[in-house]
Amino acid sequence: MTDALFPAERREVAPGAVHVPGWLSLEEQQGIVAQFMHWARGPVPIRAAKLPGGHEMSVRTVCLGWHWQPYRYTREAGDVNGVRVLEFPDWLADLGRRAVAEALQDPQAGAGYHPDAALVNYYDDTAKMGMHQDKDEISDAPVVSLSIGDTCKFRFGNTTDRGQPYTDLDLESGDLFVFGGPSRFAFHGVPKVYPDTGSRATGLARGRINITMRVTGLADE
Ligand SMILES: O=C(O)CCC(=O)C(=O)O
Ligand SMILES: [Fe+2]
Repeated sequence: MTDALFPAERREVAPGAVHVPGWLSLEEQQGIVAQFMHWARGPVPIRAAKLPGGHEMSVRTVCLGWHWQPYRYTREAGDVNGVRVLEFPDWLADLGRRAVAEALQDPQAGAGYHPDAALVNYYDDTAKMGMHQDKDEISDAPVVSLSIGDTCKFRFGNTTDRGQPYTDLDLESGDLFVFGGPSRFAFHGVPKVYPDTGSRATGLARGRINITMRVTGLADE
């Protein structure tokens, strides 16, 4: 990273919420796609989480570090096969630290960032995610979001409700989005994926991968 390239590309969408287009190199995207293929197979296979009302989400999710189901974290995937989820990889935590340091332009915040859970989401052509807050974490540390594959429309809103004011932006393959500070508990969602907009060079033939890293603040089980 050089200073000449990177600050010009940052866009603060709301206080503490920063979009950095094209942050991941193609090689990094390829590496994540290859890992995704392993993660998706298990030991806890990728699945559509069931909402309390019984509906399944259209997005499919596999977790690292802690297993998430609406609306809690456990080490074991009681709603899938009861098996413990994969460890949170060190390389992903390193990437998370770099993401926080660069997006927030705060090396100390980066160094102090220790994500212990990742939700790895896969969107097919019709998948979407309604407006929600990431609030099953006890910690208020930032969320780091990485996108690979098809472009989506991402809606980043306010901390009060699902409505206006919000900002719509496109998240493309390689984009980083970090939200922390006053925006940590802002509502956000993915109203739409644009099919066939991603480059096959990432190794992902279709669809969209999104990884959100979080600090749960939970004690070990
Ligand atoms: O797919 C995205 O860009 C957002 C995902 C998200 O908000 C979540 O997993 O909680
Ligand atoms: Fe979220």
